[in-house]
Amino acid sequence: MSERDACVRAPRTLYRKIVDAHTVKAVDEATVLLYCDVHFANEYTSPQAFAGLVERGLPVAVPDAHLCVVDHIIPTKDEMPRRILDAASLKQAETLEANCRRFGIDAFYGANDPDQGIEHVVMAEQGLVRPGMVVICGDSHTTTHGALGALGFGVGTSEIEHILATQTLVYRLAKTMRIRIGGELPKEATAKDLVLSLLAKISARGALGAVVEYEGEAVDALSIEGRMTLCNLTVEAGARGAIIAPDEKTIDWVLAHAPELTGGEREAAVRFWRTLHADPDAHYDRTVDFDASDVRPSATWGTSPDQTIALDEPIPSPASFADAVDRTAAERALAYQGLEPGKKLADYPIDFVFIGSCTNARLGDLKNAAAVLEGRHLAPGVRGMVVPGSMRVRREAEALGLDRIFKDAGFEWRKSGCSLCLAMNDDVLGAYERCASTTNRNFEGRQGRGARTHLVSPETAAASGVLGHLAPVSALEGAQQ
Ligand SMILES: CC(C)[C@H](C(=O)O)[C@@H](O)C(=O)O
Ligand code: SF4
Repeated sequence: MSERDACVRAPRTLYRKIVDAHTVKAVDEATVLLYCDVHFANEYTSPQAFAGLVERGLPVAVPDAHLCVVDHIIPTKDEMPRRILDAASLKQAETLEANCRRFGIDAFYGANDPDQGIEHVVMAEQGLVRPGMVVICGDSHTTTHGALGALGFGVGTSEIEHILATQTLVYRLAKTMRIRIGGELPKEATAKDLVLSLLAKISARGALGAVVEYEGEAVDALSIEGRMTLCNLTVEAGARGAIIAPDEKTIDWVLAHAPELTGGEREAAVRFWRTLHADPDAHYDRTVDFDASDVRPSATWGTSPDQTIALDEPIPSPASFADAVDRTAAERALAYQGLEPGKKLADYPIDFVFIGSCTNARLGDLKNAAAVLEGRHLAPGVRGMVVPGSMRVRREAEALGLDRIFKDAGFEWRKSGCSLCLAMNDDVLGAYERCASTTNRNFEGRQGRGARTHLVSPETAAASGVLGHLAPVSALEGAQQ
């Protein structure tokens, strides 16, 4: 058997199959020239890449393979038309639009486009992400698209330039990691609780440099939106990708979002998608087993997404961390967050509830939060904001009357964008303000200088808003309204 045959027959991970199918040319043992099916860009990380093309006098190789959307800096105020008042932000939005025009990219969604939204939400809802694809964006949360069986990952500006010019990327192969999530997620726990608990177990470096393949009955049981939450947050463990092999749920979801796929093309696509799984004996550099049946409603206490506890646990003491680096990080995080070890997170009043971001602002997330809030109101002194993941999500939510529920509960109902997920627009929290947030990063200053973020599920965010402190939905039972 030739070396090549041996190679072809060796069992492969799903990651490797996707990479092999997109390899234009091997550069060396660990590097390939990778074909990228779709690339999408935001106003924040793309300008220099386009400027590079201008400087070299190069065109965009495949203009139809790109989608550009203004999301990071866009104001979310519920007004028509939406105006970007900040001069620097306006320039970023205008530059993206001008670049699209100049390079023949038709798919541009600006401030008042009905299809505007957070890039990751927009890409998936338009049916542009399909199983087995390589999906690229200058944004770390591109791992989200692994939920649809695609290899998605974030790249830097010079790589964006390379993709624009050639539709390929010089790609260093990642390590492989399998995370098997067995058991059944308890009814009161969500995909967000699952991934936060997983991060607590494996740490913010737990998947460093690896593409994670998720499998197991608890993953199978998740909705597609839940899988997106899982893959979205996997990057917070340092992963270079997170893939879930497509099943019938995935196929149904993709087909429902890609009505233009019909006839023979549709049949061939589905046939191909069904082949997308790892071979039984595929080798992974690392395998981790995690039991979903232990997961409880959780929240982060610190300033890294892995600094998570279940809401019924006490805030940990730095001394409880064996590792010196973890200990120091815990001390600093507790000081920043204004928390005392041994107390409960529920002992601290919250000031704000943010329901939004590419982690948890899809229709299902908004439905789940609204179900908790129906007939209830934010506690006195607590402010809240709902920023749908896209304008399409916003319209769908309105058609279901969710906007009414949120407004009746005292929330502001906003237009879509990244908003308080990273506070690059005018949605910013003040110092020491404590926020229950459905986002994915709780770094110091992420929601405003000195602001304190607790990452939670949409359900917990809603319940916490009603009670005025971090609490699971179960705490609402019997609580005074
Ligand atoms: C602005 C962008 C580079 C960044 C990312 O890559 O993720 C942002 O979206 C974030 O969530 O921090
Ligand atoms: S919503 Fe947050 S995490 Fe997602 S792309 Fe925007 S800033 Fe990044």
